[in-house]
Amino acid sequence: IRTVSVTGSGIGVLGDTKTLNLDKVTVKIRNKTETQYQTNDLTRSAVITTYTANNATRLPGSIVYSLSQIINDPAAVDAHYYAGVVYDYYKTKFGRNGIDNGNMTIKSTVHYSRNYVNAFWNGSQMVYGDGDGVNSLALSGGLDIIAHEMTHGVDEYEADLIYKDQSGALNESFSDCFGTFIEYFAQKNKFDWEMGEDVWTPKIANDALRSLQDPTKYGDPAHMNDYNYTTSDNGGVHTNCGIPNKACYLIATSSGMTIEKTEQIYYRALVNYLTQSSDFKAAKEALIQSAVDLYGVNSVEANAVKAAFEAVGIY
Ligand SMILES: Cc1cc(C(=O)NCC(F)(F)F)no1
Ligand SMILES: [Ca+2]
Ligand SMILES: [Ca+2]
Ligand SMILES: [Zn+2]
Repeated sequence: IRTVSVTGSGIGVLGDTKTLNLDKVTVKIRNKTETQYQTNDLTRSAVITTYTANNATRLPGSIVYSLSQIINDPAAVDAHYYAGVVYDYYKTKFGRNGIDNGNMTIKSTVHYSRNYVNAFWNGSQMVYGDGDGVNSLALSGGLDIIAHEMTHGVDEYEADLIYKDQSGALNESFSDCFGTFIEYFAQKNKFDWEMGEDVWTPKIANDALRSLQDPTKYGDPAHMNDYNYTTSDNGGVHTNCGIPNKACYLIATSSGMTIEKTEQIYYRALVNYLTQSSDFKAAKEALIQSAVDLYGVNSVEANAVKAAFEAVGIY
């Protein structure tokens, strides 16, 4: 078997053409050879490999390949391309070597199950459903969603926030915040403070799965007074994230603040201060301390963090 890195391309979920890093592999099948162009990106310090579950649920499934340099699988095209974008973001902004900071292989599986309107990090890899064509398109078509899932991986090697109640809502919020920061980094013209908008309800315009700017737009709380005490969804982690999400939006849009300063504060808190059991108040303190470390005591940045969390009812 001989492998060499080559450039290919494919059409993504939204019909756009993307250039892809592929691995040209000559395989022997009985007494004949076949050249496969596999979705295996060897151009970065971390290998990025994209698989298909072929609408079953066994993971990771099989590596997506083509007999030409054209990958004819939109969900795989976007999963493969956007994983590289997220790797580049963490490397460029923070010098981080991928998910574990040790350049572990970045694995994504597309076509998970049938009519599956969701995506998840399973503790080892990213997994994407195809959607059902009504509630969503294939979920890997959203850069903010891929960034959300890969950030779950980063969290696992850093704070490793317990996926329940307030620490779980923080886990979700950090994934939504970095999903938004990465969208700004890579697609400034398509930047917004919503999650999943590119693939959400293809028949309905201007909607999304969640909003950081106004969580109540989709029924999520934006203040502690409206915290949702529930046992479902691990204590409402996908709804109560609205409260820290709103704080993130307020920080980034405060006078004297930028997204670039906000993402540095968030990354430092995730790596240096947050722990498994951190709750919303601990996150406020971790983010204030990170802002103090980076910009000084009583700085505009540290005060913006303090004011934002108080505005959502966290004192
Ligand atoms: C309710 C609920 C929301 C989510 C969610 O956020 N999934 C990740 C995403 F990337 F698909 F958005 N899961 O259950
Ligand atoms: Ca978005
Ligand atoms: Ca829509
Ligand atoms: Zn999540």
